[in-house]
Amino acid sequence: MSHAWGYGTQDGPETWAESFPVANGPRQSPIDIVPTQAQHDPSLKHLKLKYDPATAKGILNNGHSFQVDFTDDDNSSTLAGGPVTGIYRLRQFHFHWGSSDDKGSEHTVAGTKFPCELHLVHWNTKYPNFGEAASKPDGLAVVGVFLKIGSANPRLQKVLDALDDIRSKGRQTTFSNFDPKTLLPAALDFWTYEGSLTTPPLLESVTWIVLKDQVSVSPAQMAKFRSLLFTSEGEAPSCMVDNFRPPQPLKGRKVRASFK
Ligand SMILES: OSc1ccc(O)cc1O
Ligand SMILES: [Zn+2]
Repeated sequence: MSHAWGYGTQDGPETWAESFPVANGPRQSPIDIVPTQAQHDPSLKHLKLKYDPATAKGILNNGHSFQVDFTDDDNSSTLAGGPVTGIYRLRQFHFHWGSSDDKGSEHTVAGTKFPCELHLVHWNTKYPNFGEAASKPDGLAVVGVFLKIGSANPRLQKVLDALDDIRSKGRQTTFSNFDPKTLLPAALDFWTYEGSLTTPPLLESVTWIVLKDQVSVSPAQMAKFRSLLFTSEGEAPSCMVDNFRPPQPLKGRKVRASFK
């Protein structure tokens, strides 16, 4: 049975509950993060990220975003510490962005939207693989990074230069020798809460780790994101923009801060 979903008026976030009833569940993402309501938790450990550039494998337009995939058959690229117990392996990273600079992020901060948000997806190695982990309440850990308009970010350029080869849905190409740590801000202060995938199947298996500090992206670089298509070759082209889910109800969840 096809569960075709997207970000348009006929198949967008307001329709997802029809095929994915968990869309109305108790721990959905994203959320609006209200810093004054987040509690500093001194027991939170520092985030430990170890990424081997050699694990970068390919870059794919999946029709909803683009993702850079990593080989995850050993512990070469991992996340540990922070709010999680154990070791989580890097699987992929992807982005969400807007049609204009006033929107695009999924998480918001006291109502503020950013033009783009990066998600680095990791799975808990207590489970045998990503698919198994994605169905468990402690299965995934996703690091979220906000991008704000400013000077051109040279660290983004290798990723953006690859987009010319994956303009349409289903296009993929090799993408090697890349360290995603170069996409992160210097400080790894974070907010954390228990949530979900922000795309169908919206599984409630994500420990979210949203960094407080942003990284820059220029207007010209944002235009590169917006040059992608939701559609396959041969279909009427539809620009890949506004591929973000809006904030969801907190439903009593606490957001913790790693910083004062
Ligand atoms: O957007 S959050 C997210 C997290 C994990 C994943 O496999 C897919 C996702 O879209
Ligand atoms: Zn995402």
